[in-house]
Amino acid sequence: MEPIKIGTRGSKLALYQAYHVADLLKKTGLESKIVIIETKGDKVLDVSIAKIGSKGVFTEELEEQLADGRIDIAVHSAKDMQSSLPLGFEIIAFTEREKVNDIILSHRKDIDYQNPDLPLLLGTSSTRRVATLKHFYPHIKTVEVRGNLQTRIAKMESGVCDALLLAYAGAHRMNYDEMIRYELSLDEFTPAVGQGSIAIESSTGMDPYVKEKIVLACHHSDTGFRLAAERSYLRILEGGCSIPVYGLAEVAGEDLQLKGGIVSLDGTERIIQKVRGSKYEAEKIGQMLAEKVLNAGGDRILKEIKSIIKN
Ligand SMILES: NCc1[nH]cc(CCC(=O)O)c1CC(=O)O
Repeated sequence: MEPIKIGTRGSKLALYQAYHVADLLKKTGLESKIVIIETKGDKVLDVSIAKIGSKGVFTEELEEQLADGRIDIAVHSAKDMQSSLPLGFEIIAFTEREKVNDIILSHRKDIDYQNPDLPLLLGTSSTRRVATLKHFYPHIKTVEVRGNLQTRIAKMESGVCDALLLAYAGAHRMNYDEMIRYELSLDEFTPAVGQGSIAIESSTGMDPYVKEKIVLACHHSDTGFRLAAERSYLRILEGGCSIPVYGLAEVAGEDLQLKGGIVSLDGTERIIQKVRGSKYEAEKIGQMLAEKVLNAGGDRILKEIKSIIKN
């Protein structure tokens, strides 16, 4: 068999993830080769993702190369994947999920985000994180800090902000554990759908023999059920990364619990609901959660956000 061509973005985090997949393949005796591809999300650094239009900014160019066979699989942070893929593509595997929490990371040791008397300027580029901060910690100010993790840390150290609000997974993979000051609660900072897992995408026309080998080497079953539930929820809420939607599924044995919601951009209204069921009905649980969230006022919040984003 030819080496499997793994397409990835060129950021350090993306490369780490691609090499992780290469390692998983190697463990089952599969050779691979890494192909770096630049995406719109990498090129346009001065505009927020919300403004570029979140649809596929990190995935489009990889899909072009999947389609014409220059790569066999594309490796992405699961969080960056659209909830519905364009026709002709599918996610064939999710790697075992990392800790899902958001964190506060800083070069400084005197950060105390819970004390309203201490001013704090947090760098982030996520509408979910900004709105959640406004809801629970209205004393905290935020500034938009974009770019890859290394760039963001450099900006922080040069004084753009006091600390960064990030995903644990990225900071950990990049070896910044020493700068992690807080691991945030999953009830307050309920993560983005897919946070902490790596998705492997292929063309639907991929050789089924090769596909099965890749799935066996890389797919983590319970992560798959969790992500299926979360992504089914997101599909109905039409999240993208410009809408502050969140969802987190946990699996225990055959049971799956999915909690999730939506928060208004100004943080005044925040909805969180839960649904439980069998992990074998993950998709249905996602749909049930969406219905609950929309009925609990999510519908109105979503409409408001969409009208603001359009303007
Ligand atoms: N939004 C960008 C992005 N996409 C994936 C990760 C981190 C890795 C992960 O969550 O799997 C990050 C950085 C962050 O949110 O701090």
